[in-house]
Amino acid sequence: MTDTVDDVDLPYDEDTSKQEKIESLEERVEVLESQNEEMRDKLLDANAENNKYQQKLERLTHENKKLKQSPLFVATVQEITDDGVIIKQHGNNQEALTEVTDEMREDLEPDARVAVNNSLSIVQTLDDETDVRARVMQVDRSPSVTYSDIGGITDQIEEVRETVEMPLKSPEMFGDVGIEPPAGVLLYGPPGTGKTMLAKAVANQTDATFIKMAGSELVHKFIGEGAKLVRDLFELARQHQPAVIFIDEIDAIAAKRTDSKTSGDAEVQRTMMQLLAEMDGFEDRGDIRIIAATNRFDMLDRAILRPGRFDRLIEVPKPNGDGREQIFKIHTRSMNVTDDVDFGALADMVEEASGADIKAICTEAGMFAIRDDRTEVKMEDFENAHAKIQQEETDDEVSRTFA
Ligand SMILES: Nc1ncnc2c1ncn2[C@@H]1O[C@H](COP(=O)(O)OP(=O)(O)OP(=O)(O)O)[C@@H](O)[C@H]1O
Repeated sequence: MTDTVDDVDLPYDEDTSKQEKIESLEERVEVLESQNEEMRDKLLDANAENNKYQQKLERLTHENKKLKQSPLFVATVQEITDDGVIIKQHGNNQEALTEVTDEMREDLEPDARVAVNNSLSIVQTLDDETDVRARVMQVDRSPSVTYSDIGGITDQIEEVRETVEMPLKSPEMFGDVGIEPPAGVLLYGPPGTGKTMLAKAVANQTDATFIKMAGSELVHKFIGEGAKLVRDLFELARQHQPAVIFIDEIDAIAAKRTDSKTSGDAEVQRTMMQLLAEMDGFEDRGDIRIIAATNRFDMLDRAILRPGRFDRLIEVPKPNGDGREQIFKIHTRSMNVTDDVDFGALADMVEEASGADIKAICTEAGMFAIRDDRTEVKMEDFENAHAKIQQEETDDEVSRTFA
């Protein structure tokens, strides 16, 4: 393209005669005029098109606003047919056939929840209820933890096997003897001692689905939904039986009643009552066992410990020396450790450590080796890892004190 008149590429040579110059310039002007005409037509067409879209946009914006203003009703998609979508309204259970746009049709599937307006047109699709569930409930169809991965709590493993695994594997034995297996087992003890692992190992051993619910998430994140989520939890377990329900931090739902009458307390109470109701009606619940865990046994409302509820209490303490040694061996199984690593000495070195602390030390020791460009992990790496973790804990405490 040329920027100024002086840059124009002329359609003749300098030595052409005047007459020829005029003729070729006239020719050029003609071509340019016709091109200009063509461009003007295209511009007019584009403007007309633009106007059409503007009008359409205004109409849709207006329609959209109108749809959003009137209250919407909730319905469930029953079927997607060539003639439209069949929906069933919640509340009156009336079915209706409604038309949808092609884009909306792509988003829909049977059982989807949708919002419909007065004329039963689908205005939007709603989040699936199970999305909310998925955030508080973790479902693991086949957990990989086995009893041999858990160190230092042999008696507790034995007790859990008797009370949870046996009723799932051989329920007839309890019937023959004429006793009821415990409905729920409560594991209590400090954090990181293997309570979750125990529940997962039972599920693994019995080919049961492991369903975990965190008590604190339930009451803090889903205010007003606690009782319903507990109902959903048991429903989910029924759908996936055999199942092991693991309720972590049960103290968040089942804390002793306080005198304060805040709405938060009432909500927690409702959640706990629902849990008790589910457990009390447990005989017909099929192949479902419940394990709960807490670090705050002292906080628990005694109502949950009554017979037929969490009537088996199993303390899961921090490991002793032998236990710590065993846990070091478990967590170094797949590590390449040198011969100088003395697990007994390591167990003595970390006197107050929980299983989770030992796991952290092993991982950190591996990191020391990697930083040093080695694949073998030495005794010194474990010592350094322990010192580092201890230092981090001290720093943490200091920063908490001065926070
Ligand atoms: N007894 C143990 N043997 C082997 N590893 C353990 C043991 N206890 C804890 N661990 C390690 O620590 C991690 C955390 O343990 P787990 O979640 O079972 O603890 P928890 O008792 O449920 O803790 P919390 O009360 O904090 O939920 C495990 O994944 C495992 O790596």
